[in-house]
Amino acid sequence: MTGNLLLNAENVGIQFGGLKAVQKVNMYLNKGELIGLIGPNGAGKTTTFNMLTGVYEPTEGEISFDGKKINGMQPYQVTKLGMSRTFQNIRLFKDMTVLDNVKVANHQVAKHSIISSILRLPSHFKGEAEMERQSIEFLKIFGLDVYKDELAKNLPYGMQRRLEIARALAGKPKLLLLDEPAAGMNPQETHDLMELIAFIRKEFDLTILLIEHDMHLVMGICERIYVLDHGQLIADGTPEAIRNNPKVIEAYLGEEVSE
Ligand SMILES: Nc1ncnc2c1ncn2[C@@H]1O[C@H](COP(=O)(O)OP(=O)(O)OP(=O)(O)O)[C@@H](O)[C@H]1O
Repeated sequence: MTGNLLLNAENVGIQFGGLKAVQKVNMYLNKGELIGLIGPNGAGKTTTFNMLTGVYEPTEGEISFDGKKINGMQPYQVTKLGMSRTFQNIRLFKDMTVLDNVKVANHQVAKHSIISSILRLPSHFKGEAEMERQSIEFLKIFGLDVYKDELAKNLPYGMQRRLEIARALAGKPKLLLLDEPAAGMNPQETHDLMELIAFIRKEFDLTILLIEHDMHLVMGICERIYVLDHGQLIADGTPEAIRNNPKVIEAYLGEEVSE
């Protein structure tokens, strides 16, 4: 680990009543890395995301992000520090247009002041126009500009997933957490998504942590992979090392890890 460290989780865990959902997780992300988090159903992957993003406060361990301890912070505070996420179950503003979904996120980082907006000063209109321009640029990257005036709920499923990522990115995060971005996508959509994730990582100088069941996607784009099973990390390493790790093969018995 170097001065490049962006996220560090030390011995992190959480207990719900008698259930230790996650225990003693040690995980780090260096700036610019694209890292996978995998594991069988119920292994604790989303719970780990929830702890990293402030949805749950860990009952043990410490998490630091960009040099600051973030345990106990609220999700909006963690977002403000530069962490953004998508959800396993798509959470868009379904009755808003595609463009407005992205503009809302862009507003959170808007430069023009509230005063200028209330008073409708020229800087407000300039700011709004700039925001619209930037939002359309985002939509273009995701191939969503053609849908900009559609209501989010009317988009095809794969496009809704893309919009969720676009919206998360519009907040200009340093770290993007993607919870099963390829869930429900067909192989072609998954392939396109894989290329898109690799592209946005480079284009926006992002660090990405990705939960995914699609092994082809995880093994294809991640530099390192963490494996959770029954709430504990059982392995971490390169895709090659993970693919050949006996503990991982056993945890996934009957499932495909070799792609
Ligand atoms: N709020 C909660 N209260 C009680 N138990 C919880 C809570 N959240 C998660 N759990 C439990 O923690 C464990 C891990 O769940 P989690 O959703 O993190 O798994 P996962 O690896 O993301 O699974 P999947 O791949 O199916 O999404 C499960 O046993 C789950 O029931």
